Formats: sequence, structure tokens, C-alpha cells
Amino acid sequence: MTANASLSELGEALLTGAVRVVDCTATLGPKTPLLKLPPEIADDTPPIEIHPISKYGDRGPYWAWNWLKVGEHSGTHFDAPHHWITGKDYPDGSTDTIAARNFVAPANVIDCSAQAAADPDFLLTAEGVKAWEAEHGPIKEGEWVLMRTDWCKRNGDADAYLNADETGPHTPGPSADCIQYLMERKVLGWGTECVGTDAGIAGGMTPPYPAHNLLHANNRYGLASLVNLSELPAKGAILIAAPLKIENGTGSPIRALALVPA
Ligand SMILES: O=C(O)C(=O)c1ccccc1S
Ligand SMILES: [Mn+2]
Repeated sequence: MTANASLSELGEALLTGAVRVVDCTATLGPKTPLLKLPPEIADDTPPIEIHPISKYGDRGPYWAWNWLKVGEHSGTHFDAPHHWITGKDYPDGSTDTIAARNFVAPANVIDCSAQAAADPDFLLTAEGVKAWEAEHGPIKEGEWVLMRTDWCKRNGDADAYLNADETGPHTPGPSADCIQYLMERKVLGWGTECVGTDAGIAGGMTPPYPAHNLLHANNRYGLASLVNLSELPAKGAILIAAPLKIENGTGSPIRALALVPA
């Protein structure tokens, strides 16, 4: 089928509802849970603020608009290679230099919801990815790999979502060998439902924060705080994940949208 025919067919399918659009984005606002790092080593992103400029009142009679105070790595967001020291030198590693073709791609959704429900520190390993491929087919170069944990069900409760105790945060994520394997498969990037692309215990892993370290060392991308992955098929969805074109940006809140068969 020609590209014209494919796009025309997609347009028709969108209009008829044969292809559905799933919103994989959490609402962004002052209640959005943000990463809390050990205060002895790092500063955190300040809480999101939404400030009205006018709302059809005397400072803007016909219009309403706000200004925002928001960190790049807030809510459902995109991690660019420049976010990490291992990716700092890529000329196309910031949100304003990444090629736009990388913002639309097929998605593989690996369901780890049962494992994450049983163990908040669950780590998906390379072996786990290979077992998934044996069942669903190979992960191809240029595709997203998304870890479904149903962690988004905790979004309404910041404490439950961040799930920290005196030993630190406990949220599921990838092992280092998982990300290393995905880099060998030349995937576009890795996405999770949790506050970051790494597991809560990742600060103590080798290398520290292996998803960030290895993704961005390979000029690849991360997605965090995705929602509704349960509505996506294991294979077959197309994910639209485009960061704001922030000058020298290390990341950006996004509106993540998945095109799925109805
Ligand atoms: O990229 C992020 O938002 C993120 O998760 C993160 C940011 C900075 C340091 C550690 C982590 S783990
Ligand atoms: Mn981030």
C-alpha cells in the first residue's frame, strides 16, 4: 500500500472510529506528584503553579488565560538525552533538536501489572522482555517499549503514587540488563507509568538510575507518568509523544496519545 493510501485509510479509520485515540496523559496541575530525591544530594522540581492572568474580567474582558510555573520533568513527560550526563553531548539530544520523526512510533506494551501489584520493587529484566517477545513477537528497531504496571491507578494519591518509606521510594521499573537489551535492539525509548523511567530503588543500582544512564547514553528517550496503558494492545498501537520545543530542553510535559484498533 502506498503511503498516501495508508494515510488516507488512517484518516478514514479515525473518522469512523475504527481507530480509537487513547489519552495516555495524566492531568497536569498543582496536585501532580513530582519526584522527590534525597535532599542531601539533590534539589527537586518545585510544585506546579497555575496563575490566572484574566478570566473575562476587568484585566481581560473577553478572554481567559493563565501563566504556568512547571518543571520540564513534571507529570506525563518526555526525557531527552541531555537530561542525563551520559547523553549530554548529543547535538540532537535536547527537546528542540530531536528529529520530529521520533515523536510518532509503534509501541510495545509489556504487562507487568500483576508483578507490580505483588511487589512494588518489581524489576522487569531482559529475560522478562525476551519471554514477552516469545509470546507476542520481536520488538523492532525504532519502537517504544512501555512497562504497564497499572501504577496510574495511584495518581489521585501522591503518597501512594510515590510510595516512599524510610528506605526511599518503592516503585517498579527496569533492571539495568533490561535497558541494555533494549538498547541492543535499538528501540526508540522506554516508558513507564511511574514518576520516572527508573525504579524507585534505582539510585542504589549499578549503574545508578540505569534507565536514565543507558537510554540517554544511547541517545534514546524516556517517558514517565503514562496512564491508561491497560487500554493498549501488547503490539499494534502507534504512540504520539512529542515534547514541547523548549530551547536546550532536557525534557517536557507531553500529551501522550495512542492510536489503537477500536
Ligand atoms: O527524569 C526524571 O524525571 C527522573 O525520574 C529523575 C530525574 C532526576 C534524577 C533522578 C531521576 S529518577
Ligand atoms: Mn524525567
